[in-house]
Amino acid sequence: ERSSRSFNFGAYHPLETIYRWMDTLVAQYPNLVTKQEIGKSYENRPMYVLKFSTGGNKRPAIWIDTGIHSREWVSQATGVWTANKIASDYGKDTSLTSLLNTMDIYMLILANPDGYVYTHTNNRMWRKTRSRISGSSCRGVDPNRNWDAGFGGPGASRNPCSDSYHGPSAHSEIEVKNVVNLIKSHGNFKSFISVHAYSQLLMYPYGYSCKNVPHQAELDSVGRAAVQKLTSLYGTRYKVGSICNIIYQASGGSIDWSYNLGIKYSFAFELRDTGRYGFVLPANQIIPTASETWLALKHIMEYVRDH
Ligand SMILES: O=C(CO)C[C@@H](Cc1ccccc1)C(=O)O
Ligand SMILES: [Zn+2]
Repeated sequence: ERSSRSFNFGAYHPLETIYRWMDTLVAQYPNLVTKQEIGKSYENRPMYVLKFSTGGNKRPAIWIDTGIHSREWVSQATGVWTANKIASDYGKDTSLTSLLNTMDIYMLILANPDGYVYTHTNNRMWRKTRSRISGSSCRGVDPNRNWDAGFGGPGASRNPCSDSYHGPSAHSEIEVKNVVNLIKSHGNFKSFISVHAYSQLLMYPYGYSCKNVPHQAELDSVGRAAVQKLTSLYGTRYKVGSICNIIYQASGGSIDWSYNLGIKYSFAFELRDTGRYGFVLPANQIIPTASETWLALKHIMEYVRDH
């Protein structure tokens, strides 16, 4: 079968192609990568998590999701590149190898599969899930306003037609519920990283309030050091801060929920660019974006490993 060596990481791919590629990655690295279905989406598509593990049982783990907002295509593409990087660098990169000898990494590359398909077939700018909402002709809930963290507060809309509609209740979206269930049943996640695009930001909680989290100083210094590594590759400039302070108040966000659950090292990335192309980033920027982001991701994971 086509190995991941011939896969074009510098292109945007439809859902079926990414899912097929996942199977080739598992086949190529059977002692490191497994694919787990954590549940179905609203339109009954499987949601697959790639687990990177060298053994043990419920080792301390790191969570990375990409594509929760379907139109942010460089996020899913970065997820694909990063999954391949982790698998191919294990045993070669001493720091990553030591990390994977003691911790597990879980990656959900298509966190919003229905929305992703919809951006390919109907509306490139679709952001939300594709759930039907009783009493409205509008579709979809913002999956990054649906988490049980300041749910329904300022920084989310109660209008089903809004792109930041929080949904009828916290965790109403099956795509969110599936992740909540996995994280809670596992119980040993040390880091929760959600990848968005665009604006070139590395953010930590809270979004639902502009008050500092207890670990604000530590998260800020880890974030700044991570961004320094990112910038060292191509000079790409990022800002660091809490969601509320650096962009806007946003309630019901995933990393606010993970932080309040006790997962201290909760971060959200906003990848390239700063608005020239926005959500429609040219494919020739996928590999440079993923490569620089990897340096920041690796820094965060090494810090988590050592603390
Ligand atoms: O999608 C965005 C564009 O990527 C910005 C993100 C900012 C954000 C990220 C994490 C948690 C809360 C908000 C959003 O509004 O949900
Ligand atoms: Zn987003």
